[in-house]
Amino acid sequence: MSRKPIIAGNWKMFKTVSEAVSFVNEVKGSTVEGVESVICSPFTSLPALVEATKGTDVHVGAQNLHFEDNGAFTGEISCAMLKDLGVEYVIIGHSERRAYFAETDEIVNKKVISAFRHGLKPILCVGEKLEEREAGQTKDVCKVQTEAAFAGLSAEQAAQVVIAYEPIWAIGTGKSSTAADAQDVIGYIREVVSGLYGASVADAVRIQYGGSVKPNNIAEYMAQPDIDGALVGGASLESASYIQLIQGAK
Ligand SMILES: O=C(CO)COP(=O)(O)O
Repeated sequence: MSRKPIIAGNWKMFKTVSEAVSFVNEVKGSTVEGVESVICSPFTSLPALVEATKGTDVHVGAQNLHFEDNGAFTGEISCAMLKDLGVEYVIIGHSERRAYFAETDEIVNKKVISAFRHGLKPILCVGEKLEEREAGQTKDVCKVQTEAAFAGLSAEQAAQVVIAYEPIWAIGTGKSSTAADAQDVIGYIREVVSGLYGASVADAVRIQYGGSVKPNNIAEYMAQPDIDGALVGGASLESASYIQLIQGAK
């Protein structure tokens, strides 16, 4: 089975609405056929991005959601609201949300289920801390996080999840995982999915690497058999660099 490569920019808490729209206007003519391109912006820019990307090959994602459809949750945004805007993807369980906003595996699972209930496609983040890597626990951590996040999903839903393996020590540090090491862990995550749903679902699931991905190292990751793309923070913020990432993913 051939999986379509997917490059997603996670803008984190960067860019005003006008900066977001300028970015899309700069990249929209440079998408690459056969490579899916997703921009995950702050909530505030989503309506303008949905509008600005109409008729282009750029897809739009959010960076978080609340798993309830509505209710007394001050400051939160539900899947129904994102879907209503025309958003297609949503990042779930990013390590920054797990670390700074107390997201547990159980909450991540509720968010994944809620995303599917509303027809949003999850980009599920998993990955180990530096201490866990040093203690030889990388694969165990990824297994626990993956199995917890997929709990209750049908095989059809599971096949549509995009997993992003992001070792926490590699995020924003310039210390990227080697391509061989990322392949080793991502190949293992695919085995975990196979253990849950069988080989054909595992073969369909797209798995990205994330953590200090740059235009000069994207090709090494993409050359690995199990790596289907990248979730990119810093290098997704400049249009020229983002275009190089998309081109490097081919
Ligand atoms: O957290 C990340 C993407 O979600 C990775 O960020 P950097 O690409 O800046 O290391």
